[in-house]
Amino acid sequence: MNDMGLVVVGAAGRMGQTLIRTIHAMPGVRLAGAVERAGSAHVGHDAGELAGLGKLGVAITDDPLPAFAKADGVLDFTAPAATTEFAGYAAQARIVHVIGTTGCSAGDEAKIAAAARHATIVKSGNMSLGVNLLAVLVEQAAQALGPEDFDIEILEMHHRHKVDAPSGTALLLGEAAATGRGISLGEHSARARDGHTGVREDGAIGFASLRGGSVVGDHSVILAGTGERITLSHQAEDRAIFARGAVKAALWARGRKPGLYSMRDVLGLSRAG
Ligand SMILES: NC(=O)C1=CN([C@@H]2O[C@H](COP(=O)(O)OP(=O)(O)OC[C@H]3O[C@@H](n4cnc5c(N)ncnc54)[C@H](OP(=O)(O)O)[C@@H]3O)[C@@H](O)[C@H]2O)C=CC1
Ligand SMILES: O=C(O)C1=N[C@H](C(=O)O)C[C@H](O)C1
Repeated sequence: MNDMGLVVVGAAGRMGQTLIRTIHAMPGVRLAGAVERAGSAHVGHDAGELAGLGKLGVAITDDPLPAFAKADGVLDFTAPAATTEFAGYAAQARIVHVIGTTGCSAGDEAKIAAAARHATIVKSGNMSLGVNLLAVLVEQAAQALGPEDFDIEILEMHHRHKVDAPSGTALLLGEAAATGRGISLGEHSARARDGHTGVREDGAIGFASLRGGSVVGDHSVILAGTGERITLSHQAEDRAIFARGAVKAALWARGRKPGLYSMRDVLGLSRAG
């Protein structure tokens, strides 16, 4: 089979540049296009030069549709408004859409699910192998250690530029804990505490977010019992772990029937029985 042609949208971003370098380094894929928003100073420049690779002969464009028409897939780590728009275009072009963007609203998720009727979409709040394995462990721990004995709190820290909270990963880990407990995260999460909060609500899954410096992404799931505490954690040291996962997801999705898939589908990580 030919190398899979991938378009990177948000090509000038932190993840966009990492994706361009990762595509260049991985077998089975090639950079087919690079997209930035209209008005970006990067439009017209070579994507390889922007990513520190030297000239690749792929100019950054602000016109996604012609780029998608010549590609097999799109890697999208941008922003919710852009991602919902790209989902429509990817469905139109019938190409794979790998979505790493976080901070999507319920309305955004509905638009993405609608696009997945025509496109093969892989979406995850975290594309790394480590975090997706951690989610399996969290699900198992939450199932084994019930709410009468253990409280679950999720702590995350990210760089000063991050715009959404809790992180997509924290929510993914919260979903895993809720699944393990057989409850709905929406009905059992404590998202912010300030002032006179009263005592902790029984069975709640709590979230706390820290922002600062250049932290790539730290996550801890704390199961706090009386007299003992278990902490399951992951530290991302390099954005390449997310980019490699995204490329792996695109290759996995190629030729697969339309639908909305997760990284756990891609990695074959089973759910707790
Ligand atoms: N799932 C995962 O594994 C991971 C997810 N992420 C998520 O990925 C997203 C991006 O993160 P990061 O790279 O750090 O952010 P950046 O802000 O560095 O990059 C986002 C890029 O997308 C561009 N962009 C925004 N809107 C459009 C548009 N309409 N058309 C084209 N380009 C657009 C931005 O341009 P401009 O600057 O002009 O707005 C920017 O270049 C976040 O939601 C983050 O949480 C990050 C890492 C891993
Ligand atoms: O914005 C980031 O940087 C990251 N975002 C993702 C998230 O919201 O969890 C994944 C990773 O932690 C980095």
